[in-house]
Amino acid sequence: MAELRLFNSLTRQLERFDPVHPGEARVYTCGPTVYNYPHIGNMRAYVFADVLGRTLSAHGLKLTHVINITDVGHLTDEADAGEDKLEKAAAKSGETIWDIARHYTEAFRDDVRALNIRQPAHWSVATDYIDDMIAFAGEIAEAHCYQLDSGLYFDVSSVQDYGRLARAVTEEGEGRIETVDGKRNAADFAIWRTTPPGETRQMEWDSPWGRGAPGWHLECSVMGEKLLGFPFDIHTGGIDHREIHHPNEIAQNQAFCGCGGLSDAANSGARIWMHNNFLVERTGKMSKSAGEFLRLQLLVDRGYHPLAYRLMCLQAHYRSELEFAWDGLGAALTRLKRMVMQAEGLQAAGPGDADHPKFAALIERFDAAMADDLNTPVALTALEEALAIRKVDAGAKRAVVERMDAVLGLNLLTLSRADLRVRPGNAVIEPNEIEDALARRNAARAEKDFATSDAIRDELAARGVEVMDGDPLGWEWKL
Ligand SMILES: Nc1ncnc2c1ncn2[C@@H]1O[C@H](COP(=O)(O)OP(=O)(O)OP(=O)(O)O)[C@@H](O)[C@H]1O
Ligand SMILES: [Zn+2]
Repeated sequence: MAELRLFNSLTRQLERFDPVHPGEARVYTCGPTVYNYPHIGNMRAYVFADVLGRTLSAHGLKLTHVINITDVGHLTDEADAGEDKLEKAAAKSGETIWDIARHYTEAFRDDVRALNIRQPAHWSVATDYIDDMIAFAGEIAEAHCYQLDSGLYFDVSSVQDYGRLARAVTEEGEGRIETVDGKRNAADFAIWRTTPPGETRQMEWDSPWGRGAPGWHLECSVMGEKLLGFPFDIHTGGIDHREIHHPNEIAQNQAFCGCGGLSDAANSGARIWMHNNFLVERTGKMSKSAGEFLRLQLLVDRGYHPLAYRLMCLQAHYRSELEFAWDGLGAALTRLKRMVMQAEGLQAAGPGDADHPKFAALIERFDAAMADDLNTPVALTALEEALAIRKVDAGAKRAVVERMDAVLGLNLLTLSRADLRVRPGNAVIEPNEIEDALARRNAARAEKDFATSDAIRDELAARGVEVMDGDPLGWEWKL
């Protein structure tokens, strides 16, 4: 298989993937903050991480993937200011933080399943690692931190080259970063936030620096180290994390690893740092608070199968910005239907061998595209061309589609066209009623009773169902 090359945000270059542990790949993905439903932009980050994981598996590597769940410590302002997002949500709703975290973690995992994102080896929940966080902070506190009333702060000037991932000099962040009296450098950040006197938080723990809660950056450093060991292979997140969250993680990792002497990669905790670009709306970055809240469930309610959204993500390279538009999603759904229709005939095919000469060039193109920093748009065209090849052993074709779909994850060999016909939330008719009416209509047509047949069609139309005679995709009806 082609040599796997990935874009490393640390060096801003494509680099050959050389596993730290031969035959293995260890990947950490920053997970969601479970104070609200994820929007589809958030889910783009996990579709990307999933395709990365599937590609590593396809290269024969034993994958250990960790995705965390942030249930404490993520502040409303990325730059170390504001309130804890979960505390705030709890205060607003009157529910406990634990209930909120449970509810939105479930919602996130529903979306993960719907998008055919594989289960990682570990879903690490931040609050399960508090003791480890206190121990990690304890190791680096003396040489790298100082205490203020509001918590234990990390001194970014105590490590070499702070902010190299963001390509930002230490002072550049000023203005975006909370001014706290006594901070030595503008970019210093709290790794432990002590609860102010007179205030109580739902989530707080005793520590050598007072009762309080861990900083968000500390959480990811600790879970990565604990579950994967430093250095591990790849750390992923959305492009926004390249600016503050990941530089701060790297600074802590450097401190923990002892700084100096080690290579840049080993020092950073992970060798390769990868970032997916944003899904944007015409009006700007997608967010949970502004505009229409684009949840995956909203797409489904409007009649789009979740995997059409997955395909929409794959149609763009993960490092390109992707603009969400409903007609673009519609086009992705049509493309998926076409692929599913071509694959339907293969579901019953017997075993075959993907090493068939008719497919060799396409497989090579597919593998080369994926090995070239996960070029899914090109890989998709190879898959479509494979689906379109005619007069070939069905078993071999099935094996080729299976091999490619193991990487892209569109479920082509299990989906049917009927599965893709999602009933919009506002539909006033059940699918079985439609099927009954169509069966009656077919019977009428067989008896050349066109009056009845037309009447049934009109009745269906009145209830919002369009009958699609002679549809090239074999789509008999749509709502
Ligand atoms: N519009 C987007 N497109 C792609 N990835 C995104 C987008 N917004 C956030 N992400 C990524 O989603 C993942 C989960 O983010 P998290 O749950 O912390 O939400 P968030 O960053 O608080 O989102 P928001 O600011 O929209 O509330 C992170 O990797 C983040 O970088
Ligand atoms: Zn993180």
